[in-house]
Parts: sequence; C-alpha cells; structure tokens
Amino acid sequence: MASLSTLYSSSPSLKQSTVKAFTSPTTRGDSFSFPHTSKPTTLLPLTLSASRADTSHSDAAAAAAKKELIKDPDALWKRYLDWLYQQKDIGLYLDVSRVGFTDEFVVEMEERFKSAFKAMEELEKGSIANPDEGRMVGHYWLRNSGLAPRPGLKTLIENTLDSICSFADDIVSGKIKPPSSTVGRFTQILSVGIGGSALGPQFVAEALAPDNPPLKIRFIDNTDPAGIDHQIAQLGPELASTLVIVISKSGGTPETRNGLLEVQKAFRDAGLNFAKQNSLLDNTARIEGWLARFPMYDWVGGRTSVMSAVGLLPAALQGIDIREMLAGAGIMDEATRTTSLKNNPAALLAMCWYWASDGVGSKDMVILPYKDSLLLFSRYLQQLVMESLGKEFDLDGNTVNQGLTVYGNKGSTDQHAYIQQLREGVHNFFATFIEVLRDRPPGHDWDLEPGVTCGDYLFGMLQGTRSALYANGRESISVTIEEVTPRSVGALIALYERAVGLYASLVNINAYHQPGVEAGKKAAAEVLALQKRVLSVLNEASCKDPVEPLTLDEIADRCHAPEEIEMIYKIIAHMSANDRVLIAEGSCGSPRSVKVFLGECNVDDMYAQ
Ligand SMILES: O=P(O)(O)OC[C@H]1O[C@](O)(CO)[C@@H](O)[C@@H]1O
Repeated sequence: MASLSTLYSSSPSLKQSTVKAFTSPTTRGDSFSFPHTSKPTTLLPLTLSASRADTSHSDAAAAAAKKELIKDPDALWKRYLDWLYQQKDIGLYLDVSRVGFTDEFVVEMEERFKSAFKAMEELEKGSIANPDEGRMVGHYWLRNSGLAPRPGLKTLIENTLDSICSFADDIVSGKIKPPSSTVGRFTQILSVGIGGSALGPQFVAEALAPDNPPLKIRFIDNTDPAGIDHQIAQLGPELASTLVIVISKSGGTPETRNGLLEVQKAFRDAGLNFAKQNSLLDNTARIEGWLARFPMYDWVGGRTSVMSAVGLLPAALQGIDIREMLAGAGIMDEATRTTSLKNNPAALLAMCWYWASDGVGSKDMVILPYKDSLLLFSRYLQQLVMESLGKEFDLDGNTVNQGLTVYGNKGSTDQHAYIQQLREGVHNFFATFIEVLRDRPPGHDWDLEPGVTCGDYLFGMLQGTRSALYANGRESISVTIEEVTPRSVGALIALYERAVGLYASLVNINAYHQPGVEAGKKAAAEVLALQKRVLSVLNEASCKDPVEPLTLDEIADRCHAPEEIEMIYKIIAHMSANDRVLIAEGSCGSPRSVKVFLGECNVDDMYAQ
C-alpha cells in the first residue's frame, strides 16, 4: 500500500415558471408533437480508410464529410434490433444504432479487439498494466475481491469495506459523536480532495443521496480561497457537527493540503478542536490521532477510485447503499468481460468512439443525461476519459497525441443552450444520451395535460433531440437505465471504466498514468518559488532607509531571472490586488512604469530560501 485516503473529524476524540408553448426543431406552434423520422431518403455507403488509427485529422475530416447515415425507417429499426444490448439484471440498455459503423468496419476492428480483450484479461490478473509507473491496475478487484492476484489483497479489500460500513454506521447512529456540538451527532460532511478524489464522490452524491441524508455533504475541491470560505460560511454553526474527510491518494496534492489547512484554521477560529497539520497527510492523521484512516492502494488510479474508500465512505455516510453500488459494478464488470463484441456493452461503446472519432479523437463526446440527478456524470467522465486517453505517446513511444474530448450538461436544459450548434453548427461531436425510464417514484406521477406527464415531456425532448440530430447526420449513442439506483450508477461507472480501458488498447496507449498533469504541477511550483525570490528581493529593498521601491526590471535583475520578467509582473499584479505589495509609482496596468515595495520590512527575511 503506497498511499492513503484519510478521514478527519472535528477533533481527535470524535471528530415557476409557466411554460405555455414548446418549440423544437420538429415542433411548430403551440402544441408539442413528437418528432418522427420522415420517409426513406438515402442510404449511402460509408467511406473508411484501411487503418483508421493512421488517419490524420484532415483525412478524418474528409472521411467524416463522406459519412452518410441510414435514413430508411425499416432499415433503421432492423439496425436498432440487431445491435440493441440489454443487461437485464441491471436494467441497462445500450443502443448504438445511430452510430453509422459498417459491417466492414466491425470486421476490421476484430483483430484490435482480440488484443484489447487479451490486455484486459492480463490487467485483471495483475499484470503491470501501467508500465510507465510500474503498477498493477486493480479497480475491478474492488467489486470482486476474489479476482485480486494475492490473498492479502483480497483480505485488505474486504476488511476495508467492512470498516467503512461499520465506521459509517457509528457516525450515522451517533455512536461516534462530535465533541463540541450540542446536536449530539454529526450532521454535515466536508470533503476535501480534488480530481478523482472529488469527482466520483460528487457524482455519486448528486445521483444517489436521499433528499434528507443522515449527513449532508459539501466539497472543497480547489485552492480557491473564496470558494473555501463560501463552503465554510454555509456550514455556519453546523461546523461543530461537521465531519471532515480529507481524501488524497498521494497525500501530497497541494490543493488538498491547502484545503485541509484552511479548514483547520476555520475550526481554530471557531474555537473547535482540529489538530494542526504540518507533515504529509497520512502521517498527520496518524500522529494527530484522527478518527479513522482508510487505505487507498497504488493499484487504484485516482479517476477509478470511486469504488474504493474514496467514494464509498462519503456515500455510506449519506445513507447510500454502497454494497449495491459495488454489486451493480460487479455485474457490469462480468458483462464486459465477454469477448463477443455484440454482447459486450463496453466494447460496443469503445467501437463507437473509435468509429465516430476516427480513432484519433477527431470528434468530441457530448454527454447528455436526461435526469437532473445525473448532471455530474459528464464532469466525472471528463476526467475518466480525458485523463486516461489524452496522451502524447503510444505504448511504443510514437507521438500520437491521442484523446477524446468530453463535455456535457443535462437534457432538456441543453436544448436551450447548445443543442442549436450540435444540430446545425460545426460537426465536431457525437452525442451520448443517458435515458432514465423511471420518471418519479411510484405513486407521485400526475397528468399535467390529458395523457401527458412532466416526465413525458422530458422523454419527448430526448427522443426529439436524438431524431433531430440524426436527421442532420449527427451520430449518437443511447444508454438507458430503468432507474437511478446505487446498482445502476455502479454499473454505469463500471461500463465507462471498461470502455476507456478497451479504447486505450485499441489506440495502443497507457490509460492509467497522467504525465501531462505533472508538467503543470511542476510549473506551478516554480512560479511559487519565484514569488518567494521576488518577496525576498522586495523585502531587502523595503528594509532600507529610505525604502527603495523597485521597477519590474530591477526585481527581475536582482532575482537573477530577467527572462522571467513577465511572470514577475503577473506575481506583482496578483499580490498588489491582494494588498500584499504597495505601489509607489505607476499602476499594474502599466507594467513599464510600476514601482513597488512591501508595506512591512521583515528583518529576518522569512522569504529567503
Ligand atoms: O488523490 P490525489 O493524489 O490527491 O490526486 C488527485 C488527482 O490528481 C491527479 O493525480 C492529477 O490531476 C489525478 O489523477 C488525481 O485524481
């Protein structure tokens, strides 16, 4: 175990609008009518290059321009039935009929899929599937511990799950109480983490938390001080009954560390008991005797960690049935192990992505869940897909600049935002509709006009948009679930995890590392180091009598970093906006004339390194 996800509590001892008329691309006037496919028009062959992975972006654009989709309703219905995938235990359906892949293309992909399935099998057996980091990739073991390659891992997975459940029970029941609250039990969770240590828990909370959960959850997922202040301010007096969960796989992510320090300060300021943090996260938790610590394994990537303690603990605390989530994921894992393409929904997704984006990411993936509670699915998938697939090099070291862009929000809201462009504008995407059959819990529905419910409108909007896009040559995938439940959400997550893994094999890249993120992190650290040098130079000049205000050129020169003058200007402008440097002459809007100094002289020069 290389790193830990850690939990902290507040102390070591506890711790109308009225809609009159609708219009849609196929709707006229005041009455709403469902769009329908018009009479057969054309059925043109699709033009494919022999090896789509070798297709350049301009070739891809040319190929896309030649793509034509089946318009004949009978042929389309047959295609729908031919390719419809159903997972009955989950109640999940996948329709790829509105993606225009040809039979030839399917045959062409067979060899690639054979290798992809083989690689996935090896991965599940514990091979070093992340060669750049020399790591196994084991998120599938989290929902079937029997697959773990070593008995010790199996026991660890099972014990962790048991301890998450019993800890959550103790918190929810009030057996473990907050020390300084009069409420007698924890009422709020403040989750501090970023990337995979936030996006999964956020998606699950939005999708599955009951209307009145035992503990309500808030997130600090950035180092934006105003954002942090906002979250803490909204807690108000409930800070005293807030359970803080700090989640980090590495334990060293600066945004998460900053969030922790800010929260600790908020507790101190409120006179609450929150121990100081001054070393690595897990060490701190251990030394300070935090309420509980849960392991995070080096064989689980951040973006696939939602079924580890990272996602399960916050979910359990909100009263979400985490064993059902795991069961749903496990069923989907099993369903996506088959090497029969037509019967493997993840392979079908990967094949459609490859077809639609020419295997080079030439088209963006627009995710359109028609259910408010699934709003965050697209944001969750953004990291899962883009951090996994956005790679400069393939596994053989060739420069490939792979990736698939993901964005989305929710239907039918998007109908009134960007669907206009999707249907008529630049043709640079394929859509994925996420449909939920159950509109409301049983017994709550009513007809808002004869024979039509509110949910029927949502359904109509989805189907109408799907048809309208298709009629204009825009491809789409539809994923349908019967209800939003822990089981179906677990299955959706597992479906996309597997699809990403398979797609990565199809395009021969490592889906499990993120070297590009490191470059930005390193550069950020360099900016902060430069800021300290700037402060040290300014401090020295500000300690003179009289104070010596400095120009940007002088600062850059004294920092021995003349090439960094633009960055020094930005540092000065940022500090000036936050009252940390004073302006003697000029203004930050006129970089050449500005002269700055520090309001205080620090004789010990705390900024010097
Ligand atoms: O859990 P950690 O180690 O704090 O990392 C947070 C996120 O940072 C990344 O490493 C890079 O953005 C993600 O992969 C990860 O989910």
